[in-house]
Amino acid sequence: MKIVADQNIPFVADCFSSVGQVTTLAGRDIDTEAINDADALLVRSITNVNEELLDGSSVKFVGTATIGTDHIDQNYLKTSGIGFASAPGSNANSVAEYVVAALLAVAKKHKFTLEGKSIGIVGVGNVGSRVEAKCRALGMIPVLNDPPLKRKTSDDKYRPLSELYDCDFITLHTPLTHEGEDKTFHLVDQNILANLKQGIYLLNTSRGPVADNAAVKDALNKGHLAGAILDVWEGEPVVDPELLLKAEISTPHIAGYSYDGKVGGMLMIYNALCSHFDLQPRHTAHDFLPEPQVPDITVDANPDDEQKIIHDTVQQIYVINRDDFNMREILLITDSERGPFFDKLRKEYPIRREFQNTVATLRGTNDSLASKLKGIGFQVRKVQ
Ligand SMILES: NC(=O)C1=CN([C@@H]2O[C@H](COP(=O)(O)OP(=O)(O)OC[C@H]3O[C@@H](n4cnc5c(N)ncnc54)[C@H](O)[C@@H]3O)[C@@H](O)[C@H]2O)C=CC1
Ligand SMILES: O=C(O)C(=O)[C@H](O)COP(=O)(O)O
Repeated sequence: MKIVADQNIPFVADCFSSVGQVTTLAGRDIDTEAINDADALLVRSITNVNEELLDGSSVKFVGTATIGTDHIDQNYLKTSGIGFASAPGSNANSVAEYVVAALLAVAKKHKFTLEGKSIGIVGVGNVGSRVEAKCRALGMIPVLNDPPLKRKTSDDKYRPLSELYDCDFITLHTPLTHEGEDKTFHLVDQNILANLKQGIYLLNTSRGPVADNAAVKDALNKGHLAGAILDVWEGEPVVDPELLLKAEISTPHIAGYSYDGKVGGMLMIYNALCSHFDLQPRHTAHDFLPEPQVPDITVDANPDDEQKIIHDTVQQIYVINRDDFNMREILLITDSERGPFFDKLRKEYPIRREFQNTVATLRGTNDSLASKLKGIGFQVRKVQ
């Protein structure tokens, strides 16, 4: 079997060579010629998979090692009898940890406490529900919006979007869709931004166009938004430098880039491909995930400033400000260098493990701290 794969899918050659002959390419170089005689195509979010790419090829299976599927024409695949798999949930925890790291960093910089602050969560699926749980663990008050889930469950916990306007934070976790009653393209537009409480923070880790970037920039310029934490951008890999300059935290679409999440996504499409071609899978995560770089952290549980301890503990695993710092180099380079630089930051992203791989050993009794650290994902051990 011939397999063409995006070279940024970790271990793709190691894993898939057990079932076929693997050719890896940069996602932006995957074209009709490259896949012409392939049996399977494995992509990430930057390769548009549609009739234009696949017409006339021998591809029988497409896998995307991502949660989002807005780059895939699933109708075309279905009508053409081409098998398809994505990686739902694979890096959802990574995105939720990114949100936690961002909230802690912003709260530290602006010297406020997260406990008691409200956070509107738009889209409460795999990512949003994890964000909800972690924010609740930090003592925040989540307000949930998810019209499709509201219709499906009739659960009153899902509130109209307008009820989120008074929250202290709003965080976006919907897919990017362009049609239907729940379409999310420019869901956060000039109109909604004008109705938000003055001084809130907006987080977007979904897809760039879910928020109208020009309107967000305008709201930041007017001071109506206190800040924007942006991982995704309209027009990626090219980013509006003025918006980048104004953003509180800006990162190059890496919220979901925990190593655990990336390897998990790769394995999900590996298992799906094996199932599609009736092959026996031979690999599991154990074959690829290294030992965590920070298996243990000792935390002095006694001091009063719980939020500082949680911030500092998270920083030992993930320093979001480092990603923000690296991204800002875009402001120092020429227009034509910006897109390739954004791609480079993503291609060379360092190994980042999830909190679940680290045991936080708490010295002293502090049940509240223990429950918060556990709630955001750490393993917690208490010693006197
Ligand atoms: N920045 C990054 O690195 C990453 C970004 N993502 C993005 O996050 C998105 C969400 O991921 P998951 O939570 O795993 O997807 P999911 O499919 O589990 O959940 C999405 C939720 O959004 C809801 N929804 C749809 N339209 C809505 C609307 N108009 N208003 C409010 N809610 C709406 C759905 O009902 C669903 O519950 C992905 O589609 C992807 O685009 C995902 C992973 C990494
Ligand atoms: O899973 C998703 O959806 C994402 O947004 C990915 O984390 C993005 O990664 P790439 O596929 O763009 O490398």
